[in-house]
Amino acid sequence: MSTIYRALTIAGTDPTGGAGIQADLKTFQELEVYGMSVITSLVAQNTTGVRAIHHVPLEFIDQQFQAVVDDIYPSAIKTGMIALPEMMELLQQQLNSHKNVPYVCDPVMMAKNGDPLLEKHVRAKLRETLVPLATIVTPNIAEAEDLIDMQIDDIDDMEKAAIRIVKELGAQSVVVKGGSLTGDAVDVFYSRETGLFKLDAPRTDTKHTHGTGCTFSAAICAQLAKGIALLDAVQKAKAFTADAITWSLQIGNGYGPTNHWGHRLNGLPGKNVNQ
Ligand SMILES: Nc1ncnc2c1ncn2[C@@H]1O[C@H](COP(=O)(O)OP(=O)(O)OP(=O)(O)O)[C@@H](O)[C@H]1O
Ligand SMILES: Cc1ncc(CO)c(N)n1
Repeated sequence: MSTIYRALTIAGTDPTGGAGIQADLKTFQELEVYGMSVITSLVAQNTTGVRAIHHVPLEFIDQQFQAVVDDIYPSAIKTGMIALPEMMELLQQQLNSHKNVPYVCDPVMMAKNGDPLLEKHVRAKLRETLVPLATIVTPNIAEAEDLIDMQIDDIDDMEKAAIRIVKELGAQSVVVKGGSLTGDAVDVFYSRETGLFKLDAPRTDTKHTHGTGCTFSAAICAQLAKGIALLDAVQKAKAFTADAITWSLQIGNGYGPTNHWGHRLNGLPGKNVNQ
């Protein structure tokens, strides 16, 4: 039998299915990687915003993680919304014990409409605990600004931020996502081995971008689970995410979700299938 690649996401939930754990699992599935999940926080949210958050007790997060790794060992791990400092410390310990597994750290701080998923005072802890362990960290502009405390206005700033995140915070590599800037959707990748790389995709004129970041980091995780080299993994994930945004879904009353099966629709006429 061929190898079964296994990816584990450790994150919060989105009951409308567009972001968080649900987006990660859909992405893993589309990329033919067996998906597993450890839930850190239950989030009552939809495409318009976050209504309430219920954190899973620390001990139970630990039990979920142990249950997974004792049985189906992941080929790559991703973290998304990790809201409390004690959760970060627990995961720091766990990830330190599994350093051989590629680790994608998506430093989730807020939902698309700006609602916070991580309190401001906890952000320094994320910088100290999880970011240094990352094979790759995937901040958007606001998250990168927070991580290294600098303002980012353009691609030059993104490049400076990317280099600083690796050199000052200790992550192995970074991709700073330019989704919130204008013009083409340019992201900046940096690792000490490869130097700076720009990832470019045409910007899709849509507001339906709920969960783009989760989808992108989950796609990187899935590619790493398959043993694909880092820069190649990021480039493949960028193409997958661009397709998911090209074919994003006009559902819900706010920022609609990306379309995880978008990569299967290339070459077909029309966009925004559904309603
Ligand atoms: N309108 C768009 N057209 C094409 N690509 C986009 C668009 N918006 C975002 N992207 C791409 O999607 C990926 C995710 O970036 P983004 O900055 O949206 O992440 P994010 O803010 O963390 O998302 P979220 O918080 O909703 O999960 C990046 O590769 C970015 O360039
Ligand atoms: C649980 C969760 N993680 C991440 C995001 C960011 O898209 C979100 N909205 N919800």
